[in-house]
Amino acid sequence: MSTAQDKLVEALRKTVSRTSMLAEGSDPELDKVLQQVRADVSKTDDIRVVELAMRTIEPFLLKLDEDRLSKAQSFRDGLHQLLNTLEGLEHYQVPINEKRAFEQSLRSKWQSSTSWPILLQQFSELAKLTFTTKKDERSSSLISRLFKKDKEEDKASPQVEEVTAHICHKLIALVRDLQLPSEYENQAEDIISELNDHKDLNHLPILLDEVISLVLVAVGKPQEDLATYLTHLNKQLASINASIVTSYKSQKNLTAHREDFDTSLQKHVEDTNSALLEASDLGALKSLIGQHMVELSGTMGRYREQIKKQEEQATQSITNLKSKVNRMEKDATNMRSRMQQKIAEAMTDSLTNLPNRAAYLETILPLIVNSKKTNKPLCLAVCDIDHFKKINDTWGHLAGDKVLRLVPKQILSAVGKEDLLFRYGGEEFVLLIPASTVEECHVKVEAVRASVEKTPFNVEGQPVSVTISIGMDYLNANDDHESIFARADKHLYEAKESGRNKVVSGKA
Ligand SMILES: Nc1nc2c(ncn2[C@@H]2O[C@H](COP(=O)(O)OP(=O)(O)OP(=O)(O)O)[C@@H](O)[C@H]2O)c(=O)[nH]1
Repeated sequence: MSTAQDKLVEALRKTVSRTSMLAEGSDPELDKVLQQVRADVSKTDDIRVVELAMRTIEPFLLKLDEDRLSKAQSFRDGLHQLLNTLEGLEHYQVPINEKRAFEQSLRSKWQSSTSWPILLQQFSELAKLTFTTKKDERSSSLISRLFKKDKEEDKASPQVEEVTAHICHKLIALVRDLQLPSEYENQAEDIISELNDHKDLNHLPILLDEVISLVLVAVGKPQEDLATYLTHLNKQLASINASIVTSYKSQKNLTAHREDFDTSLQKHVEDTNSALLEASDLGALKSLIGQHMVELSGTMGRYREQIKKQEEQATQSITNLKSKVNRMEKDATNMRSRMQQKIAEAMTDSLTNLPNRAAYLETILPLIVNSKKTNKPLCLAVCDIDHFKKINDTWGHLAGDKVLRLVPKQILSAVGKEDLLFRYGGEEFVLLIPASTVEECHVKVEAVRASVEKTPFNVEGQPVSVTISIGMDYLNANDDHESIFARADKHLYEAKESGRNKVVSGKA
């Protein structure tokens, strides 16, 4: 095989391997085929095997696309049903402008899984507004309806309970439908059991936030990017394929020219031979041979020209191919770093910029392994803002958000660089203090509590007292991440029960 062809096959082989790696993990049947395809193409330098591999992958990629579409359709239908349920509420009014905006977004964004979290967020906002908008209060101001609920609304009416249950039921179906990496399965189960416990309407926005972060993990931007990347890659593949076809054609031409040349050379030799036999004198012989030599050198010259032209074309086609492959490699690198960035985004809480609950799970598991291996203490502290609901109710949600951003800043100012803080959910933060002595941990956590207490928070120029309660405990030999968290959480409850703004610790 020529070098040009070797390179073409090598380029194709790489492309098929990479495409197959990117598509892996979507469907077990596809995974099997992809593994086989990779094994086949890695061994071969035969263009037909590579082409066959490309043809094998294609229908699976198309099916992947179809699956995505049908998932998006059921997601859209689910949101429509939820909206209908909201509208069916007897005492509550779905605000018309926000509803239209939501429907408009749903119409334009349902197909793109990247937008699902945004759509869920929008639905969550609409639900919040609906539950604070009684039908007979339609004339009161939007702001007062948004944040100031009266006592009566706080008590869930039977119908609200029914709707909450319906919404939770839908969300459970959505979570069950997500294709999550195995490390998120426990988190999904937690959310499902919280959704099953759906009694409190006020918890719905928090649960929705949790569902949204799971949706981000499962169908978020990395996959969307991946799809775009694969489409792009397919186009590049098609163009490489075209180059290969051209190169094959010139190869064939070259062979045809060589055959022509051979025949014509043969003919010249035969003609010269018979001229030699037929020639009657030296002068005639000389002129005959001279004539044949002129024809022969003309044929050779033309053949040399053709070879040169073909070589130039082959060099050009290799240069083009090289730049295509380089571009593909660059795309793959960009894609990798974009995916890493998206994963980082999915691990970050957008309000506080802290690592979120998903990141917490990723972090605590290796810390536990390390602490057990090195026999060094690991302290887990659950910090919860006291009477946070009152802050929201008195000053509004935006003020509540401001407090949620400030409190972790204070916590972080009282601990070291090696200590890790996560927003676990709502107004709850988890602090992980690795490899300190037990005494140091106590001092640090007490300093965290005191630091929040002494910080002068203010909203609209008014001082607001903000304190936190903390439950902490240490990893023991039999612990896993759930058992240590459960003990710390129990101590948090004790801290709340004994008057708040306290630290309650387990024994090391
Ligand atoms: N502003 C705002 N509020 C939130 C957010 N997440 C959760 N919340 C609210 O946090 C409040 C938590 O209230 P509760 O769990 O009753 O606890 P609490 O009022 O802090 O009382 P204690 O924990 O018993 O001291 C609820 O009203 C939630 O709506 C958020 O991102 N922003």
